[in-house]
Amino acid sequence: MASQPVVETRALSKVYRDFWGRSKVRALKALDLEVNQGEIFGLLGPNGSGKTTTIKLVLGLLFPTDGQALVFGKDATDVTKNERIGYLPEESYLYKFLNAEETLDFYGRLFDIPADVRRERIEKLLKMVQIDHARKRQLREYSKGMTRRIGLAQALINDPELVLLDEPTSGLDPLGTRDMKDMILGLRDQGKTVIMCSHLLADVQDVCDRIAILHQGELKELGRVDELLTVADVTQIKARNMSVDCQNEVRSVLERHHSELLSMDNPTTTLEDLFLSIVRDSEARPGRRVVADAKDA
Ligand SMILES: Nc1ncnc2c1ncn2[C@@H]1O[C@H](COP(=O)(O)OP(=O)(O)OP(=O)(O)O)[C@@H](O)[C@H]1O
Repeated sequence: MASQPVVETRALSKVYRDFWGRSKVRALKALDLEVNQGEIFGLLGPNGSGKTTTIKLVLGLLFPTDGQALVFGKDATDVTKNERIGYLPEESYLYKFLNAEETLDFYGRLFDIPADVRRERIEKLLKMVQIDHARKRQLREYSKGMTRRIGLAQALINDPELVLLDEPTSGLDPLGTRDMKDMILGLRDQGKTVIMCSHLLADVQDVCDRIAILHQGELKELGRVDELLTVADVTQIKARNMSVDCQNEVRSVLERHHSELLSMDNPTTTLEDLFLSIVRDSEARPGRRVVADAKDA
């Protein structure tokens, strides 16, 4: 028997009303979704497409106008589910005058976590998000990247089974983005279920197993990232040390079989990989500089 989805929405709809109760915006229209245990699920869509509304409905922070959101098989408005959920909002709401350690301790207390478990978890999380060195600094001194890291640690203080991340990589530099993506993949390795929304499509592609694309509150696409992105009628071959003779032979074989050759060239790396390798190399060999070649100027 298939296990129960961690999150299920059934014809979930939300209409925001104005002060006088008049219907204002139909933010979500009959959304049907299932998110399964241990997957990283991405919610995509342009500004105003209903991603945050969906997350807030799943968290039980909003009431649906119609339909239902179920979390662990219970109605999303049932507060008993909260201790099994972690949430990283788009904007930080943490107290600026607490340091990292105090912040995590404060949220640990809200969940009634015993002192010894709290201490152990705080140590583990500060190491995991790599702000161990800044644990005594007040959050008002934190950079955007550090704020995102402590936000993630706070979302994990109750060791949740379901983690909701709103724009987890927004404002991060490429190194911070790579770390955040690795941490999200690490959560899946621990068996947690992750739902994230983001505008940064490359980040979504790198970490999500399945995605839903929303537009104007409607579900437009749903499926596995690898399947959605596979171009079924194109075959790609990569080979090392292909001589010109070999390339010509490949061309003639393709011609004989009436296949259309679309490209035969050398692949380029991504700017992310190039950037990361330069920064890592610079950390390993500090002080080394590139002298710009006249022809590159
Ligand atoms: N409290 C509110 N009152 C009225 N309308 C709202 C409210 N919150 C959101 N909306 C509207 O509902 C629609 C969906 O908003 P939502 O924040 O869910 O979109 P989003 O996909 O998360 O957008 P973004 O990418 O900009 O964060 C938008 O038209 C927005 O203006």
